Amino acid sequence: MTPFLDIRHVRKEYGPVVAVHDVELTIERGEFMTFLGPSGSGKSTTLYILAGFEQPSSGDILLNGKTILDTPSHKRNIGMVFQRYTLFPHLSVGDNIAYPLKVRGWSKASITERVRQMLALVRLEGFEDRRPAQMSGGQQQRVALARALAYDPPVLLMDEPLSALDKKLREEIQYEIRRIHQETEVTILYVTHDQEEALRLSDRIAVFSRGVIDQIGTGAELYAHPRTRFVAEFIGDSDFLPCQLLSAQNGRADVTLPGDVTVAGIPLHGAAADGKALQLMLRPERIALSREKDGHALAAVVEDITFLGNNIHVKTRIGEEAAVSVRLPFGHEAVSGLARGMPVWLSFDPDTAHVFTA
Ligand SMILES: Nc1ncnc2c1ncn2[C@@H]1O[C@H](COP(=O)(O)OP(=O)(O)OP(=O)(O)O)[C@@H](O)[C@H]1O
Repeated sequence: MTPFLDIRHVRKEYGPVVAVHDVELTIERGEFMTFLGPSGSGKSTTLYILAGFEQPSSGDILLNGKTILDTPSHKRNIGMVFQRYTLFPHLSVGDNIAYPLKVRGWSKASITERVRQMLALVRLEGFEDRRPAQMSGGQQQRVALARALAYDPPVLLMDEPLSALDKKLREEIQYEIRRIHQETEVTILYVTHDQEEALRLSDRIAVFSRGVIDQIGTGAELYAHPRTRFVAEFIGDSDFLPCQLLSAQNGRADVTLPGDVTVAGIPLHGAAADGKALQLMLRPERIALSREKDGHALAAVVEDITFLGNNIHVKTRIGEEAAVSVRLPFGHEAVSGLARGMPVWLSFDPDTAHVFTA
């Protein structure tokens, strides 16, 4: 079947700078896809190429099987919402939303009806005559969203639309965006560097690193099965411990950890040679902490204990260099009486850990 949106080997160079190396991705109709990655990883450039603000140096983009690269930006019928409020300051909210409809030659009556529908969609009924300057940042972004969706574009691009808002407002609007996505079934491509935002909003996430996509998957897939150390660090919390490979088979590794503890059958990523130094990744919420000595567990020393509301964060040290954090639910029995400097034993299910080549 022809994919809805097909980004094929897109590359973008600015003179000697390669902003996007090779981005390859298909998106289904109605999907919420997020580009997640650090600053400079090529997310915005990829989005601008989709929008038609930039031409790729090579590669193609197909919508319903047809290239869009020879269609100018304003004819691509792609909605856009950006970081800074891009409303027309001299127009009322109603006229801002009406603008793309006027450009498309809609009748006055259908524009009036559509503006009413869009204000209801973003829950801003009654704001029609306000100027953007008379509204909060969050309200302005909702107007921008209403304007972008007014002519019912099949695709909506959003580039860090909430980054100028404070945390509470951001979360409120994330919830609104999710609801609007479900109600309109528009296909959304969303750029952010905030993993929590990506996890909250997306059907799938494409993790960008240095101009390529490292991995694409649902938030749960990326968390449980990161294929690279970069993805493991970017989604969820993680700590890394040096380890030595004993043997590897069927994508699993048997390793020796500090204190000569051996653990068998940990998912292995990348090619590894026996005896080579590797990194073991552990998630703080997947580690068991015990005060009783256990020969199969890692010996650690408590460095710090932090109360974080519904859970407790125990920072421990294994040997000289490695710090491993453990997150325990509030009231967990292992925490009572725990203090800095105490010896503890850490253990984990091999399925929840990962071994990466250095
Ligand atoms: N017009 C340009 N000329 C030269 N280099 C550019 C241009 N636009 C982007 N770049 C470079 O391309 C790389 C990717 O930039 P891009 O804006 O796509 O990254 P990003 O992941 O969206 O980051 P951010 O979250 O900071 O916007 C960066 O190194 C950037 O400096």
